[in-house]
Amino acid sequence: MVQLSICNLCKKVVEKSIFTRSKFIDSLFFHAKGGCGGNGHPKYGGIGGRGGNIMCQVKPGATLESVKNLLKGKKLTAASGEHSLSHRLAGRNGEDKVIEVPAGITAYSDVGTKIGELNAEGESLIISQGGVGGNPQNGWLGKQGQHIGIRLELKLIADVGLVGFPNAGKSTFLKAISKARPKIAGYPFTTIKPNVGVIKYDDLRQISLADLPGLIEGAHKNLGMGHSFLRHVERTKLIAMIVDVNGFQLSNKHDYRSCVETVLLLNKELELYKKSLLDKPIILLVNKMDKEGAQEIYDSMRDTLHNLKDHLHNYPEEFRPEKIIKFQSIVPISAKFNQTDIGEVKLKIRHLLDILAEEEQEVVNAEIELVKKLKRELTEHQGSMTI
Ligand SMILES: Nc1nc2c(ncn2[C@@H]2O[C@H](COP(=O)(O)OP(=O)(O)OP(=O)(O)O)[C@@H](O)[C@H]2O)c(=O)[nH]1
Repeated sequence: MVQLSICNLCKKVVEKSIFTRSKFIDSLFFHAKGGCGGNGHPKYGGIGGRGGNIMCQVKPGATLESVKNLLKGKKLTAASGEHSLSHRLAGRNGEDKVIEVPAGITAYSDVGTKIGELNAEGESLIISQGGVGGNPQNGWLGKQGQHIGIRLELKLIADVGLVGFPNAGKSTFLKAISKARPKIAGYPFTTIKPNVGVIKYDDLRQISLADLPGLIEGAHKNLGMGHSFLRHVERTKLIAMIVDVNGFQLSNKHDYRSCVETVLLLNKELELYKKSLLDKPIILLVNKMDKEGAQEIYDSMRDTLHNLKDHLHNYPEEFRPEKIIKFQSIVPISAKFNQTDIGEVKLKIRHLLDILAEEEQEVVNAEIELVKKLKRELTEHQGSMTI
């Protein structure tokens, strides 16, 4: 009996460690050193070759795990430039070192300066410059390459970001609306890495949706996994917030939060992470509507959810965000049992993203018109100056 319970305990520990150990990496730090420039040849005026640069380039299928495996904790150094030689006065440039990365990477220096972003296939970015070759300006001595600490941060690029407290039904919803097959279980934190699913439409349009896990009340104080996954919301066009109609309780040690309180707390966590996230269109999915009494609960809070601002005074200070979300749409759903609900959300998401695309196009058109107008005015102005 005792042996059995010890076995069970061991199993639980093993299960827990498997479950907490995630291979998914969304940030990576390493040292990079551009190649040294080759020396020049003062006697014949020969110029040394430039040292190789270290670059990142977007490659489909690349991950930060593959970059980590490539580096093996070592400093990355690019090749030196060739010295100028009497039989080859222009020294050859050192070969660039290219690291293949996934789309959605932002590179920062060790002092936190942003070096650049890589968002689409084929884009590349120099993260560490090779040194210039020896020439008359530097006394013919090749310069050292740039030695720099680099932090790569991955922000998933998905159209829709799904946020909610644990157990709200994010994975179930993702599975129902897309072909993604995330882990689903009746306990919090089933999802320990962002899962991305693709919603397919009859006209072949595809919309990607990322399940962003690990958000809990107090994440801004670094509770749970803190805000580590919220950075992925930054690049989504639309946020889908999902809550359990019956509210949320992380464990017996934590306070129970009603559905409206959960919404306010999620609002607050998003705000505390980055206020500008709340400028994005947000839809609210009230899940588990199949449960007994769910409709009554929903009816009793419907007005509050639609007008959160007007009802804020009914809630204690700690629940009140400064900037309150005005949802684009509020949809009661049963992610697990009602495919009709899912169909409705699918159409809503499409509709909202189409409106956004149209608005973006209008802005682009307005910018093009403005540039044309300025060019016209400039030509007219230059014309009047010559007369
Ligand atoms: N009755 C009912 N149960 C649901 C519904 N959606 C999800 N569940 C259940 O709620 C539990 C949690 O669902 P998940 O989809 O794993 O929740 P999650 O938000 O992804 O959880 P984390 O991974 O912890 O973030 C599971 O037992 C699901 O079967 C629903 O619409 N109705």
